[in-house]
Amino acid sequence: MHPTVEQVTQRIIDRSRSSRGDYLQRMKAAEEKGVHRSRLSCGNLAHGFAACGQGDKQALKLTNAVNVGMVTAYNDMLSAHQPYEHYPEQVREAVRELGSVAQVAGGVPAMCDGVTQGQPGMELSLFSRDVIAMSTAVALSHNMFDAALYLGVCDKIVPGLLMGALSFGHLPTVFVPAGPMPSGLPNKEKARIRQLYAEGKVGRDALLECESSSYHSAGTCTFYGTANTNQLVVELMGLHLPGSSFVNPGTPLREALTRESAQRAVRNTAQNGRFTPLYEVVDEKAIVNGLVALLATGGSTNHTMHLVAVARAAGIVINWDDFSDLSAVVPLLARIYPNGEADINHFQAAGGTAFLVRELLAAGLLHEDVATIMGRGLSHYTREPFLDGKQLVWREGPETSLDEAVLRPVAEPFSQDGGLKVLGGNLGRGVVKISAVAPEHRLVEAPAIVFDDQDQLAEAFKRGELERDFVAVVRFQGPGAIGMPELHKLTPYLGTLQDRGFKVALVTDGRMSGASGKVPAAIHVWPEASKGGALARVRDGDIIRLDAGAGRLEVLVDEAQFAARSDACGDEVLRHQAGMGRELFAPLRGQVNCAEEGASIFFATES
Ligand SMILES: O=C(O)C(=O)C[C@H](O)[C@H](O)COP(=O)(O)O
Ligand code: SF4
Repeated sequence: MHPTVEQVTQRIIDRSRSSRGDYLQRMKAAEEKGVHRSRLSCGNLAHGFAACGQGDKQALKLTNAVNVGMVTAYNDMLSAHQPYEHYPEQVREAVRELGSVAQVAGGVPAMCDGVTQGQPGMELSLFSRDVIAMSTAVALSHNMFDAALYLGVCDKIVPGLLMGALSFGHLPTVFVPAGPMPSGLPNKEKARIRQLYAEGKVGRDALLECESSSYHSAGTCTFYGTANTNQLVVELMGLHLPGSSFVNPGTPLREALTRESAQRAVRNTAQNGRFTPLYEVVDEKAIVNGLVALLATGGSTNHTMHLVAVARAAGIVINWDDFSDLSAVVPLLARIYPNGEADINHFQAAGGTAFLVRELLAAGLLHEDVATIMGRGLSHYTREPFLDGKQLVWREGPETSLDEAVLRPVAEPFSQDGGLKVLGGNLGRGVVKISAVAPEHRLVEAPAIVFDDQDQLAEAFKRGELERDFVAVVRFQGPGAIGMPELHKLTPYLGTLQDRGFKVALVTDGRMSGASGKVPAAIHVWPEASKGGALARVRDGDIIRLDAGAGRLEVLVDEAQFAARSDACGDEVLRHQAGMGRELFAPLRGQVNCAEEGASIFFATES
């Protein structure tokens, strides 16, 4: 094993010893030697299977039949989740072949960040993750189940499902992907048309034509944003079938993988002699494997919060120093938009997760000795699935990349480090993803222009006031202020200015999308402005220095002068706290912890 990976893993184990011990004690107490539904009364049970067909009802009366609870995030809003509409029927049919039953335990809400990007709904997005975790608990609290299947792909949904699932970590668990849509208009061309629209050089009709040529059918969007990062991270944590994340929906292989996922959940139960509870799969080594997967592929910055929150749900405490230390030794092996021109289908064709796992295992950057849904050993994941006639089989993945413009071996990486930097300095702590930022843009020192709302920046751009070097400080965007929205709508404006030769950067206590890229952005800055963070004391004209390479974020103002300043009042936030349901989330804004602790409502802040 690489010494840094070993050291980071050991310090996480040491840091988590007490909380992990409490979690495991809770999980073992929840384990039932027999089927869980045997603890229910006759009345409970009768309600639980009243709507089942006779065959299923009979099976559920017996104690040897496995009942699989499905938690589904199906809806028609997310192109990535639309394929889940008919998964329950496929799952039920597959488990009946093994004499078992499957029921939809419950549904969870799912927000499409693409639909809400730049809209009021985006201010509910991050909180929807924790709402999904609670909704997962509502579903599984029927306690009719011996195993669980989770149907979710996108941004906050997989982290939320996994956080909820970990409260039921005593259950054998399989996550079921649905796959990416086929490639459409290249993401880089989409971004170019967006910048032309931002400059007023093309109209809405051209923009809509471009967008709908990029997002054109069922399946996950093909950029490497949070959704596809989720898929890759969860697969390398051993919770998907090997090589199943990026198989396109509506294909025979996809359907075969869905059926096998369902049967795998049945086989991994106590009744079938291979009891593999979720709490055994998600341990410190699996979390580190998830971090390495994120870093080796330039994955979404949202995981600097999601993986923290998921780990906490398993009793494991990680922080941004773990990300930073691993990033320093994990090479960047994939260039998928926004980190390159390729999309996720090209990644899959180049060798996909099988090649990535092979390379990272060989370099000692992944823990092999882990539990997975396939049994012990991450080396199960150097294989890729295919159909031999109608038979689903696995074969070793390619030993060399089939497209080195997309996927590289450890010996010749795109970059020696994972491209995620933690920032420190007198403005607070934040993160910056440099894998998508050209080297010449990784150090920006320029006067601040301060915005208390992202629309103010867009309006200033349209008035022609931003044609210069500057650092946009967009503050009062934090989780406690307005729910920490993604500010991805600013990308075309800032990208246009960068292309015009200006040195621009963004500093915010908000987020960016995993699909954001080329503009240097110091994000997730905490303490947030609305909680006394230094961003509240920055003024127009202050010189800000963002040095991504050195991991520094500073305002170059005399320390005593800066400390003597009063905080900006941030009244703008008031109009973001009601309307479109935002008034319902006031308790969550009041309870949420800081970005480095996962921006979650569940875990008491330690900062
Ligand atoms: O990856 C993430 O974290 C995202 O939130 C991606 C969002 O779905 C984008 O908003 C969709 O990309 P655009 O079409 O460029 O807006
Ligand atoms: S990847 Fe993002 S934009 Fe695409 S369906 Fe999922 S949430 Fe929506």
